Amino acid sequence: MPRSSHYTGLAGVSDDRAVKAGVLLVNLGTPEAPTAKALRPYLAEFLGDPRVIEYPRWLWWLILHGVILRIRPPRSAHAYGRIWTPQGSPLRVGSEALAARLQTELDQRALGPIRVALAMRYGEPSVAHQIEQLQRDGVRRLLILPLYPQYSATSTGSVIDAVADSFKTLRWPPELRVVNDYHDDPGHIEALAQSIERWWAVNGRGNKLLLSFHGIPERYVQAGDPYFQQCQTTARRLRERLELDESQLLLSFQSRVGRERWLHPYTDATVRELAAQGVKRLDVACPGFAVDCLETLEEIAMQNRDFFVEAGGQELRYIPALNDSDGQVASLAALALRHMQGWPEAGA
Ligand SMILES: C=CC1=C(C)c2cc3[nH]c(cc4nc(cc5[nH]c(cc1n2)c(C)c5CCC(=O)O)C(CCC(=O)O)=C4C)c(C)c3C=C
Ligand SMILES: [Fe+2]
Ligand SMILES: [Fe+2]
Repeated sequence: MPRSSHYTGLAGVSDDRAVKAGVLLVNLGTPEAPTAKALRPYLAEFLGDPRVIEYPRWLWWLILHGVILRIRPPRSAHAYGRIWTPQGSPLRVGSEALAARLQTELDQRALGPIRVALAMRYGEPSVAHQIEQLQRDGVRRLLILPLYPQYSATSTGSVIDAVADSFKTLRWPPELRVVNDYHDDPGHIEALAQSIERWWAVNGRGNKLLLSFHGIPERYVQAGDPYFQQCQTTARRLRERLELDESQLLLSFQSRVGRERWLHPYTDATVRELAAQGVKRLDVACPGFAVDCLETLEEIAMQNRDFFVEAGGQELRYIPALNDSDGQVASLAALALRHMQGWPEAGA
């Protein structure tokens, strides 16, 4: 009989004192560089995900590889080039900063060791790689926290797929919990409201506040995706908290791709209409994005600003995402600890 000390297990965890909880933040992912060459594999993985594009597989494969991956990479690369920083893609830089600050916050607030890591759904570091790494570090209880406040099958659902796939490869997967969404979490709504109020205290108020969420095809919502309803609830809660009415706080959907009908009203049409109605200063916030990225910094703060001004508006002012602000760090730490309740690291 071999001695029990020979059995250290695949995860390398030989001893209960090493057991830890882990929080895996997951964001969408971003290309490695603002170039067509780097965009191609990123878009191939993203747009090849059946959660994102619900078309017959073979037909979509032909369209994706025959048309889209020839046309889109240079266009997207140009857009990324407008927002790229010396440190890299804003989505990566912002997500890493948030993960680092969340680690510090949980070190202070938790009862036991909690390891925070960041994965990207598309590109690196992958969900599977980070889960393996956390296991090697002794994590036996794992909370997945997708950085999407509203659930959609195309975003959160796809993260859950990646976690499930990675678990299939593990002999002894950790205990698992998943945050499905936090669209109406009071701490999150308060963090959003305070960040908007602080921004107004410095810059003054515009004539209206537009909340622009990433769109998805309408067909997905008709098939049962709760995303539209959750965006509406986030907007309603913010409207109540900021004491605005429906003419002062509006909701729209951005980032449409392809020809099919996506969620309405569209952001680009909305900013043009508002300008045509005589709105001069329009404030736009994007509460569906935890961290600033291409869709906020380029599509809203540049493209839609130009649409608004071309249609007769004076100023479109983008209010930044929560990023690694104190409000976001505190609300996500509280959310994580609540979801880990009953685990020794988090407390009762
Ligand atoms: C074509 C289908 C797409 C669906 C459905 C979709 C849903 C969706 N996306 C996000 C968050 C982000 N999307 C981002 C970029 C982006 N999105 C799509 C397409 C769909 N998204 C594409 C092709 C791209 C890449 C850029 C481009 O070529 O236009 C980003 C930013 C990434 C970055 O690097 O900065 C985010 C974040 C959500 C939350 C969502 C469903 C609710
Ligand atoms: Fe997207
Ligand atoms: Fe976009």
